[in-house]
Amino acid sequence: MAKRQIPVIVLAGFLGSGKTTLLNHLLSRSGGSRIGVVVNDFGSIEIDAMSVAGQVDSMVSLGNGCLCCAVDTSELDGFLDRLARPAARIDVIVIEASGLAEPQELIRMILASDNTSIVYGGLVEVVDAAEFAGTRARHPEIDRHLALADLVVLNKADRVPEDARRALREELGRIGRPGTPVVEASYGRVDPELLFDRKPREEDTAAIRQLSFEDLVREERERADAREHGHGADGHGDGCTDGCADACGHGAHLHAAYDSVAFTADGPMDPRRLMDFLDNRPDGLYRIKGYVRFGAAGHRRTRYEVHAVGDFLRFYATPAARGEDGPTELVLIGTGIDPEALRSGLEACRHLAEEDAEEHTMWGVLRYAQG
Ligand SMILES: Nc1nc2c(ncn2[C@@H]2O[C@H](COP(=O)(O)OP(=O)(O)OP(=O)(O)O)[C@@H](O)[C@H]2O)c(=O)[nH]1
Repeated sequence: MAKRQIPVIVLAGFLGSGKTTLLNHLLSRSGGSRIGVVVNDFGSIEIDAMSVAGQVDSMVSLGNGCLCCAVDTSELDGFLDRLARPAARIDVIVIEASGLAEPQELIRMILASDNTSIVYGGLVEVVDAAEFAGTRARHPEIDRHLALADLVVLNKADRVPEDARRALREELGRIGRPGTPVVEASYGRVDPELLFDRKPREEDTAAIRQLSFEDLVREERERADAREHGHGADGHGDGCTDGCADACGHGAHLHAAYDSVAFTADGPMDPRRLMDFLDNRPDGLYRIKGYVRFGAAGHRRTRYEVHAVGDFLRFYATPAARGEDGPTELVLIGTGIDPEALRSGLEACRHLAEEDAEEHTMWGVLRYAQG
């Protein structure tokens, strides 16, 4: 009997679109299936890994930097080998890409793996219904990602009225390959069956298969020809292939223009000063995620998970474990940002031991709190 291969699904989507939320939904609705998870955070503090941990028994985390740029794929191979070993009894592996990853590179890595226990199981692209128009205007390359998707999840449906959602669905249908399903979801609540039973379509695998040696030779020859005929300094013009984006310095990868800033504070933060910081965040600072402790009376035993995506800001209160006095850990991701200014701005928001912080200082935070 042929050995059953474990599908490896790539879960991608722009910063803050709802990948971790969807993954957590899948994990809580997996029934009898065991899901192995690989999380790839862009920032050096692994916020996504923390949000997923506890829900899953087989998770590995590849922090700090986009997996799609890994020159050495042995780390991913090693993780896939670990998750695919029979003793782990994993039925499906989900790789949550960073919000700035190039999915085609990840897919290529999976297809290139010589582990015969796994098989590429498709690309799920999560789209933030409320932010899509702005994101696409800034990053037209998103179309390229959507064109590779096997399933598009139009997430945050709750934030957009029905007629606008219909228009978005039609637009996504035009961008994607004909026949690619577009499903609406709120908080990533999709039917897990949509993902687990999906088999890769033969033609997709062919379209994005690993570059063969012949392909590389042909590309090199085309590049040399272009150079000879003067099509741009490096011969790529605008048609730079994805795989060579970094090598040729074009910076075509989505994350080329993005910086991430990590901030950690042992003590609590001052709610008013932090709200002032958040209310005045610079335009390019698109994404903030992490955990905050506040020094205000009545709130010291609560840990707040914070998310900013574009203009959206939300705090989620989670009671801290008994005796736990966890740190504040934030990752800020943006384009054209000044990391030092952001770091010192956050430093200035620390709650000082000698300060009195009455409960009402939390009101600004509570306006954005849920749960
Ligand atoms: N209103 C609303 N908020 C959502 C929905 N899905 C996710 N969110 C919120 O959006 C924020 C970002 O969600 P995440 O799941 O962390 O997004 P992500 O794509 O993993 O983020 P990155 O890893 O930074 O790219 C969180 O505050 C979520 O609670 C949704 O359907 N509706």
